[in-house]
Amino acid sequence: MTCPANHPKLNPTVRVTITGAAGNIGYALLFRIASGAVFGPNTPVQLQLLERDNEQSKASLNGVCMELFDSAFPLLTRVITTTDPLEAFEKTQAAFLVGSMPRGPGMARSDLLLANGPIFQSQGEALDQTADRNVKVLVVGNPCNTNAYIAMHNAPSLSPKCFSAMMRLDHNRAVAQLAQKTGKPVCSISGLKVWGNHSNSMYPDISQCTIAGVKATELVDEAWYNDYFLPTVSKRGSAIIKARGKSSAASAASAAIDHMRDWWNGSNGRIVTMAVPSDGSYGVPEGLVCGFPCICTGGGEYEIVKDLPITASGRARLDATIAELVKEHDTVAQLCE
Ligand SMILES: NC(=O)C1=CN([C@@H]2O[C@H](COP(=O)(O)OP(=O)(O)OC[C@H]3O[C@@H](n4cnc5c(N)ncnc54)[C@H](O)[C@@H]3O)[C@@H](O)[C@H]2O)C=CC1
Ligand SMILES: O=C([O-])CC(=O)C(=O)O
Repeated sequence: MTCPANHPKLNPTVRVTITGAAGNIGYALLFRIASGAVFGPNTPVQLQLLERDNEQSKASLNGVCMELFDSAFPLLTRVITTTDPLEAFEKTQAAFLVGSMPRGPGMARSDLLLANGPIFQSQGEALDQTADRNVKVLVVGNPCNTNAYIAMHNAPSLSPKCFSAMMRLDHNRAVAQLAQKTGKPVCSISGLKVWGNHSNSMYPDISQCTIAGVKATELVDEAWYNDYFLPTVSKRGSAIIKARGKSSAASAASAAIDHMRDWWNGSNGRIVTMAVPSDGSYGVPEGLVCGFPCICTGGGEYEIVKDLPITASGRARLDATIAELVKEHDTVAQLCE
């Protein structure tokens, strides 16, 4: 392996913030970022890790840092640990906002708003003050669409396009179900997207999806789509909590890697699902942080794919998930002033 320090074509170091770095998702995320999985094999990274200001969180983060050190990652130039959001977001170019409370059995993600909303208010303010002006913010902490909306509203000096929420896990879950059902490889599936909220109301849409060049709707029947695929994908988070006793972590970290990697580097013309502030497309109220089909065009840019046909049943599902998002966003109005 070439040592990056001697690599003639090394890119500038990227500053990356991870909040909740000592948590379950953090533990699965840090090592992959440090290994080059997001920014590539020629890009060194500086990790800026935020945790809560209590002895247990600080001790746990210290242990994680010992392991990062022991991994001797060639691309890892520096690790900063802090309990101060202003320091964690200092000149950050890519921020993974994970740190927040996860739900337990029987809870909806929106039940977390009271506990988690204020975190994203203060972190939005801190991003506004110290982050790089082109920072890419990925909100993972639930309910992620509305938390991203809160952070965005508390960072008025940053473009709304700096903010996104994670629906790539829903996208990946949908792809995996289709691959298993049809016996085709994951990489043969394209054109899938998940509209709306990262909640049970999400709308995983296969109407323009192809599998090895064949329309997905010709390979799976409507009953399977309605009775198995939709509930399985939309309730997968709860199924994992039931099975593991805690929420998904490795698959969530993997989806966060996919989301940020594509946003940073481009998605090679492929449609990917990102929850981003609406520009009014598809009748989604402007500013609502909603899952859309996006193409990442490289250089940290993305576009919402426009003018795709939506079936009548799809429109009803989209309207329902939009209505839920409007309601959630309305409940946090006081955190967005
Ligand atoms: N969008 C998505 O697809 C998914 C979202 N999630 C969400 O991600 C979040 C994190 O999940 P886990 O890592 O499993 O939880 P966890 O409880 O294992 O870890 C959370 C970490 O965040 C820290 N933390 C809490 N408040 C903080 C603050 N204000 N500043 C900095 N750090 C703080 C905690 O000390 C803890 O170390 C949850 O809200 C969960 O629901 C989880 C899976 C998928
Ligand atoms: O379900 C949860 O609470 C965690 C999550 O967002 C997911 O796994 O999709």
